[in-house]
This record gives sequence, C-alpha cells and structure tokens, in this order.
Amino acid sequence: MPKMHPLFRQWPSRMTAWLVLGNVLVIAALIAMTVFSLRSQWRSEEERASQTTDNLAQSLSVEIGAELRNADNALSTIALRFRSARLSREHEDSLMRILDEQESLLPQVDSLSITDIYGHVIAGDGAGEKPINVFDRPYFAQAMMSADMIVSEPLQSRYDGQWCIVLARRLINHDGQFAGITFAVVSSRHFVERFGQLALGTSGAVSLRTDSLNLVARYSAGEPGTTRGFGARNLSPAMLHSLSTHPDHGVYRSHVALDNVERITAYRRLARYPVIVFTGISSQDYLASWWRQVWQQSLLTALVAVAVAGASWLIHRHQRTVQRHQAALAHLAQQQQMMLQNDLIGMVRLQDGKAVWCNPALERMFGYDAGELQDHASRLLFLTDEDHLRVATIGSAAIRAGESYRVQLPMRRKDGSAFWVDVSGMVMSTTESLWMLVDIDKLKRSEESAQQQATRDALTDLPNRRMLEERLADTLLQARRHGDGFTLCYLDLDGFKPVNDRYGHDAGDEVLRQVARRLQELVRNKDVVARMGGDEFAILLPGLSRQQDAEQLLQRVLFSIQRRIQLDNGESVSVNASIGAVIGSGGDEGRDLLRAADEVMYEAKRRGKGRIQVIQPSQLRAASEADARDWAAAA
Ligand SMILES: Nc1nc2c(ncn2[C@@H]2O[C@H](COP(=O)(O)OP(=O)(O)OP(=O)(O)O)[C@@H](O)[C@H]2O)c(=O)[nH]1
Repeated sequence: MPKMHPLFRQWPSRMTAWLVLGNVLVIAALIAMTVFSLRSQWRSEEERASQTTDNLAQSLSVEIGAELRNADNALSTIALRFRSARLSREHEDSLMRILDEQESLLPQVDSLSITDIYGHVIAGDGAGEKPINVFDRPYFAQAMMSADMIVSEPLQSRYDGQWCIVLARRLINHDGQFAGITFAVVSSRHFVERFGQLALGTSGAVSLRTDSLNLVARYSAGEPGTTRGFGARNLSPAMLHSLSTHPDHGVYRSHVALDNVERITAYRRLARYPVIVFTGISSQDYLASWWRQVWQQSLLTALVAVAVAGASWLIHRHQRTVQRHQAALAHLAQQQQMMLQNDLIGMVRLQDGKAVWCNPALERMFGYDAGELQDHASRLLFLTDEDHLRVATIGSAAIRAGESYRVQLPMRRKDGSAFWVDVSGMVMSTTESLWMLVDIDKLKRSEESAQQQATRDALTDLPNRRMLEERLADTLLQARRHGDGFTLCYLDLDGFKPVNDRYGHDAGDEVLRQVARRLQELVRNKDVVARMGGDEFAILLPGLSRQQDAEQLLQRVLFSIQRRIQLDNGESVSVNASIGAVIGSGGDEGRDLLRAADEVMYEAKRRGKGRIQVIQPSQLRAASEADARDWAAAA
C-alpha cells in the first residue's frame, strides 16, 4: 500500500485549525458588525435626544421670555402712570387700582408692589400696618441704579417664605427724582408647574437659572415636589465647560450634580433677560429603545456565535471520528499488508478458477517469478487432475456452504517437483475465493521418516516386527471376513555368527541385507518380508493356505539363501536357514501364530539345520492345548 503523504496525514487537524480560525473570524466579524451598528444607533439616538431637548429649551426660552416681557411691560406701564399722574403716597387708592389693573394681565405673577424711596412697600402685597421693607434686597439698589427691569437672584419671599424671583423697575416722580421701585414677584412654583406639564420621560428635568447660575426653579420627573438646590449653584463640570465655550446655547451630556442622573441637557440664554433655561432628558429614557436593541442584537449575535461554534464543534468531532477511522483503517491495511507479505503463508485469490492476485510468498513457494501466476488457472499448481478437481469442487462447495475446508496434499512446483502443501480456503464474494497455502513439505517428510523409522528395519529397510504384526492383524481381519487362509513363516539363519566372527560385523550386515533382498525378490507385492531382529526374518503370505504350496515356496526361499553371497571385500560366504511355517486362518490369534511359527522354526533347527517345517492349524491348536495341559500340570 502506498504510504500516505504527510500533508494528508495532517489534513484533518489542519482542517480543524482552519475551521476554528474561520469561525473565530466569522464570530469576530459578526460582533464587530453588531458593535458598529449599535454604536451608530446610539449616536443617532443621542442626536435625536439632543435635538429634542434643544427644541424644548428653545420653546421654553421663548415662552419664559414672553412672560418676562409681559411683566416688564406691566412694570413699565406702572412706572409711566406713576410719573405722569403725579401720584404720591397719599393716593394709595390710585396706586392700588393701577396695580390691580396690571396684575390682572399677569397671571404668572404672584404679586405686584410699589415701595417708597426707603424700600417700604406702600402699595400691593406687603403693604399694610407693618409694611415689608425691601431696601436691603440687592434688587432694590440694582433697580434704583438701572433704567431697565431688574431680574433678581432667586430668593425666599418675606411675605410667604416661598422661593421666587423679583422683577423690579425704578419709579421716577414728576420732578425726575427717584421715588421708589415697583416690583413683581414670580414664584418658583409657577415655573415648576409649567415645567411639570412637559413630556420629560421618567427622569427628565427642566430648570431655570439666573445668569449667575443660581437655581430659580427646577422640575424633575423623578422627584416632582422637591425644591432641593433652589437658590444655589450645584453645577457639573460639563455644564460649566459648555457654558464657557458656548455661552448662549448648547448641548452637553453629564451626570447632573443635583441627583447624579445622567442626562443630555440643552440650554438657552434668554436674549433680553439674565436667565437661562435648561432642559434635560435622561440617558435612561432616550436610550431605552437603544438598550432593547442592544439586548436583541447581542442575543442574536450570541445565538449565531453559539450556532457557529456548535456547528464547528460538530464538524471538528466528525473530523476527529474520520481521522480515527482513517488511522484504524491505515493500521488495518498495514496489518493486512504485513500479513499478505509474510514469508510463511502463500495466498492466492481465485476468480472463476483463475489467479487474480497472489502474494510473494506463494510465488516463492511454487518457484514462480513475480506476477507470473497472474491470470493462470489454478490447475497449474496441482499435480493431478484428481487433486485439482477435489479441491475445486469439494473444497469450493464446502467454503461456499460456510464450512471450513482444509486439506493436505502434494502440489506441483514450477520445475515439476512435488511438495506437500496445507491448503485452506475462504469465500470472498460470489465469484471470488481466497486460498491460503502453507509449505508443509519438510514437516511431512520428517513425519514420513519418523513413521518409517517406527515401522522399518534400519539395516535392511524391511518392515520390522511391529509392521509385521500390523499386517498380520490386517490379514487375520481379511481371513475372518472372506475365509481366506494364509501362511506365516519364521526364518533363522544358520551359521551366521561365524561370518561375523570371521569377516567382521560389516560383512555380517552385508549378508543380512543380501538375504533380505533375496527374500523380497521371491515373494509377491502383497506378501510381507520382515526382519524380526538379529538373523531372524518372518514372511507373511496372504492367500497361501495350502501346505504344499507353502512348502514349495519356502523351498525356493531356502535355495535362494543357500546361494553364496558375494561380499564387498571380495570374499564370498554361504549361510543356510531353518524355516518354520504355520498355515493360519480367521480363527487364529496373531500372537499364537507368531509364537507357533517361531517354535516350529526352532523345531526345524533342532532336527538339523537347513530344514523347512510347515504345520496345519489343527496341529497348531493341538499344540496349544498340549501347552495348556503342560502348564496346568506344572501348576
Ligand atoms: N552383523 C550383524 N550381526 C548380528 C546382528 N544382529 C545379531 N547379530 C549376530 O548374529 C548372531 C546370531 O547368533 P546365532 O543365531 O546364535 O548364530 P548362528 O551362528 O546362526 O547360530 P545358529 O542359529 O544356532 O545356527 C550373533 O552373533 C549376533 O551377534 C546384526 O544386525 N548385524
């Protein structure tokens, strides 16, 4: 499998980083847009509030200016009438009439009065038995010195103690001499009531100050009845700053010194009179709708930000999952690759009996070059059609039925040599199957060798005693099934020891090998010649049940052994043999037959070596019974 480029390995985490960065930028842009929009809304709200409060200040200044002008006109009229009518103190009725006349024209005025040159009120409110004296009031001296109407600083009335301002004008008698003043008292309450009629929101405020900034009257929507600060100068720095730069009219925003409420305040100085009107709308009021916008837009922005962040997180989590799956897949692919490239297990994928893929291990195992097996029929790997058919039909049917199939069989290398292979298969799809092949040739051969060592005689390569016993058991089984007879012979060489003694052990071995070869040459394929140990051999002859036939064959055997044997050292030796044989049948026991043959052979040897003795089954049984009797007697 090709290795993954580092860029692609890092792709998911990089993508996540870009995603996070992108979303952070989106959220930042969103917040910036919201802030920008709210800021411009705030500015327009403030401009609108400035405009509104300035309009209010302007209309109020016009209105208050008109009231003061009316009062001014009334006082001028009184002064004119006073002079032209040569009125004097004695004509109080005339004075009262003038005052009543003018007072009826001035609803805003609490009282109209006239003093003499000493400040004693001689007509109007404050006159009487104990007349009020206003000589010490600053406005008296100011009025005396001025030809115009004087507007006093705010003061508390000596008549009723209420806060008010006094509008005063001097009186000149017909001689042109100062004759006192006439003054009008306008209570602060009058202004407060007027201001209270205005729409000022929940905490707006309107106030009236003299030129010296003393508070004449103030109405605050938040605390309507208060007279706090009347007559005093509680000023915010913003107000002072604005008045210093724009003395006649202006707008500023500040926390008002009297109640610490933030307001946007407009002011207008009256053109002809030394008073200034202040109108203020609280920030809380004029920014109320803006604050609602702030909440709504902030909530919306937060929701969008949360949605974007949530979506990012989901994408990030998805990427992480994909990344994990990719890593798992890569790991799996790596494992699979390692498995496919292993040296031990050959693998081939077959489609319709043809190799569509195989791993290097398989090619190595069968001796083919890389890719050489591609598209070749699987028959190429089998030794015989029979093997191929067995695997292709029985094996394929088994794995398609969901069963496991495994077989060990010799297969064919490219050079034609055979070797043992363990074959197992599995289904890949309806048309494809995967076969795993393991080279078990060495294992098989060592198994065979072990098997051989267990059942063969190492010197002569003849079957050993164990194998003879197995073949005897098979023969007995056959005899029981089919009633066949057979012959079992025991053969012991005569005069073998002297060969050993004279020519050495190797020569003895050579004699044993040649005797074995001669014995094998004389018997049929189905017969068994076995070496029982030392110079003893056994011959099993299945199907040979007639004594005469047995004797004839054994005679040939004897002749064959008696022929001189040529040794490798150039010498030749001759040995003889004693042969005992028993004709067996299905009723016999293998152990008994072996013992009987051995005994018969010894009997032959006792009678004089180089002899053959064959006995019948009946003789064998008689001998067994005699043995049993002997044993019983002995016991
Ligand atoms: N060279 C060789 N000698 C063996 C082997 N196995 C046994 N012998 C010898 O074979 C001889 C068998 O003894 P015997 O059967 O008494 O010898 P024999 O001369 O044939 O005597 P009789 O049977 O009485 O005629 C012994 O000397 C064993 O040492 C073998 O594998 N190779």
